[in-house]
Amino acid sequence: MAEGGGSCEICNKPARQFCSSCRGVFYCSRECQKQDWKNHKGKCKPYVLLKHPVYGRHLVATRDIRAGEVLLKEAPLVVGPKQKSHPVCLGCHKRVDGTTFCPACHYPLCSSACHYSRFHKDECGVLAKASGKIKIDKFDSTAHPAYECITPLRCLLLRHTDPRKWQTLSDLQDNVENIKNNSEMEGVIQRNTVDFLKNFIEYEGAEGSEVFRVCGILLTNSFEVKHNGQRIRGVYPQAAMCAHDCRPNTKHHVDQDLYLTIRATVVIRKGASITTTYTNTLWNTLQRRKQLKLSKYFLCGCRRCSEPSELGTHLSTLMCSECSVGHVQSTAPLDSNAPWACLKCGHQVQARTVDWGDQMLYKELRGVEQSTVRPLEDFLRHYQKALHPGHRFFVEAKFALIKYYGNHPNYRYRDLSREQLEKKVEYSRELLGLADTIDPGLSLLRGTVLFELQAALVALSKMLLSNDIITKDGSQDYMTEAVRYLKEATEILKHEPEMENGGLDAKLKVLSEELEI
Ligand SMILES: C[S@@+](CC[C@H](N)C(=O)[O-])C[C@H]1O[C@@H](n2cnc3c(N)ncnc32)[C@H](O)[C@@H]1O
Repeated sequence: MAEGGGSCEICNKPARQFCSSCRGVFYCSRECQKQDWKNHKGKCKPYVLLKHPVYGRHLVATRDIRAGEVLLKEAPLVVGPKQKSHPVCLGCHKRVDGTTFCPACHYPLCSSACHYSRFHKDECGVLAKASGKIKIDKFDSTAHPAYECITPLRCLLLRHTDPRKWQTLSDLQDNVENIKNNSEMEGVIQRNTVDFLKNFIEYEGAEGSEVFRVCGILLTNSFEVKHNGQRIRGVYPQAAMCAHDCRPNTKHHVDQDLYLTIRATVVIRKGASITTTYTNTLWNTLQRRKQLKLSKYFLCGCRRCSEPSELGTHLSTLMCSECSVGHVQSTAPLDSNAPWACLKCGHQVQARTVDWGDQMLYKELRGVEQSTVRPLEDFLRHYQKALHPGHRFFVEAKFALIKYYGNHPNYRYRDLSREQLEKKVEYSRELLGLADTIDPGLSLLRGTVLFELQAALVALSKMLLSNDIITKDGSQDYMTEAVRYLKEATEILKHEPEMENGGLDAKLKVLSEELEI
């Protein structure tokens, strides 16, 4: 990022004018700038890659970036099944049912045409040389170990099929040292990828250490990608340079052609790091930090992780079992062993007890979420003395509820009671406040909550008006607020892959039919 002046890109003369978009190059005149545009266009980005003492390489804004601005769009270097994957078609990553198998390598396919797919063709020759026949005969959601080697193999094959891509991939961080210190992950990679490729597939194309490095690169840098309805992983080398923050300033989406787009969700000031989240913004500090340590091998020390109240959201806060009214928070959130204490009566709880409780509630909520409204409401009631109303598990339950109310076939808007509609409005408002703090601006979380909130306001206002509980003027107030939220929600959601190509219009049509407006 040059400042103050430099030399002209075209004629090398001293120059003070600069490209207003990236501010990274100088010109002595407009003519020279015009002349250089063809060359500069592809390189003109509003960020540079810099080295940070904690994050390593990361992207830094070279100018103020507008909310909504596209920062980058890139094709993957490689895509393929996740480390733990149930059987998917190696040609297109769709679910498979065991009716079709590749005639050469015997991995299941969704149809015989996928034998020739660009994703499968190079690996098929290698897999077909396996000493024994690959036997995959269970097609439920259980992960099958025979898929663990696929994406690493796709990477290793790039060495010969596309050396430029291979070089780019090799330049990514691998965290191998950290993986080797985590004996469980080391063992899994050794058994299911290194040994499987060497002993079963009899693949001679790579040393064990190289296979390990590729697995480390995949673990450290992959994005989860949805392709043909399945969650797979993809490596996007530029996007991988975004540092993690638990309150990110960008969002990303992947289209059906597997291009990944990163867009700013808020204004990013010149000099700020361009960040994404490697975890789930709705999780609490305990869980986010645990997952980041396990999957990306670092302990996040961002502002949100450092504050016991998580920026006032209380996603981690418990209610005191001693005095019943005090808030219990970690005494040092960046130290996972630090005790938790009540801010009112000082009662202490050991970190491992909090961790255990977190895991129990996580399991319980996973079970409850599968069912519908009643068990979720019971969950909220049952734990109101133990968890702060803003606690992560309550947030998750409320988020599930606002999606059920009005959208589930058994809870259509016309079937909802006044109490349920008011609840949907109340929870949506709470979640909007939360989103404003932890994932602000044009985030998917805000867009989704705004959409549900406006629909609930319209439905509630119609019900209250038809029962003479409010006047026409009163109803107008609800509608004005709803229209404001709808405008904002559509502005945010229009870029989501499932909302493009008429998806958003269809969603709005369903909603207007539901609400009879
Ligand atoms: C996808 S890579 C990001 C690019 C990487 N910094 C590099 O130099 O290649 C993920 C790795 O970056 C580092 N990293 C990213 N965000 C971080 C953060 N907020 N705090 C500490 N380390 C971070 C961690 O080492 C992590 O494993």
